[in-house]
Amino acid sequence: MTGPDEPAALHATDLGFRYRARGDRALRDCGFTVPRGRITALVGRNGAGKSTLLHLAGGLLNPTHGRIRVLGSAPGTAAARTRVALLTQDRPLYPRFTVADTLRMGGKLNPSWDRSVAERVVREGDIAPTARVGELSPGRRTRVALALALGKRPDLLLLDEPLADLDPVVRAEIMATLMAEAAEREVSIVMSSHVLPDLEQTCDWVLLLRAGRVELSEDADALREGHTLLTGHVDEEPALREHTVVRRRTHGRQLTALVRPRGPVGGDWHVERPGLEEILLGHLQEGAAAENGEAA
Ligand SMILES: Nc1ncnc2c1ncn2[C@@H]1O[C@H](COP(=O)(O)OP(=O)(O)OP(=O)(O)O)[C@@H](O)[C@H]1O
Repeated sequence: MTGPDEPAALHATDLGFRYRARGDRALRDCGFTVPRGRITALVGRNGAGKSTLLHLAGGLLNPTHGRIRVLGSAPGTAAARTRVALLTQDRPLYPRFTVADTLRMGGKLNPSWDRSVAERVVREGDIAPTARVGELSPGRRTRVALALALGKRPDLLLLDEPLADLDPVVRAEIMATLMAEAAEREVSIVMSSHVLPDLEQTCDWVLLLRAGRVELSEDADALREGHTLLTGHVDEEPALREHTVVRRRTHGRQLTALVRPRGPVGGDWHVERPGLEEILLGHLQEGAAAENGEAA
């Protein structure tokens, strides 16, 4: 069970990273805490810094500023390496190995290896153990990489776009595998993805990056409860001044606004509770507008 005294899955203070000494900062001023036992959606537009953050958490990169901790340990240390698994976007596997060879290698490299878990993940994807990894479809390669990561029995699983390039059926299967694992062992999962509808169903924490900074690190239900979608006549807009308008759109004289109210909202509005997908999209689009110098 997770308790209040247990270290967070991820904890960052003043975290920053530059790929080159004089280059732009891929991450800056990042301070956030992701509690343990959560399934976290790591979202942000292309280039927002998601992969960089996961590489820092996985110990593949070192911060140029500040610090990050995974389950209370510095990434890359022996304590972190045994408890954290990272699935990078390039799914590093040996193409000449068969699936069975790959899992055997996983067993040799990981002291906590659980062969039955790894084999089950492969079997659920109907993948023959004799198949060569280099000849598998991208979806099946992802599944083998996931089998390696889950076979390690991690307490924290970091996944960089595990759903990219997968058809909807395989996406659903892989999500189901992840959810089953999370439920069975209370694994903390941090998963970057652009597939917002899949995140809506599964994630209970949101970490949203915009241009290298953390814009949201919040409980998903709190986000749902904290936002409201208002539709009304544009003349009602002054009533929104004292609230945070995440995104606004007009169609003729009709205004639709995604709002984080700071109290009761005056005016004559049709009020809806937005879904997580709509909230994330609103924040991502608002970011785009702000970066382009437009009014949000
Ligand atoms: N190896 C690298 N060398 C130099 N700059 C890099 C490198 N990798 C990423 N960057 C830059 O760092 C910033 C953050 O990139 P990152 O890949 O972390 O973003 P991302 O949110 O994962 O993007 P995407 O959704 O496109 O995968 C971008 O400006 C990117 O151009």
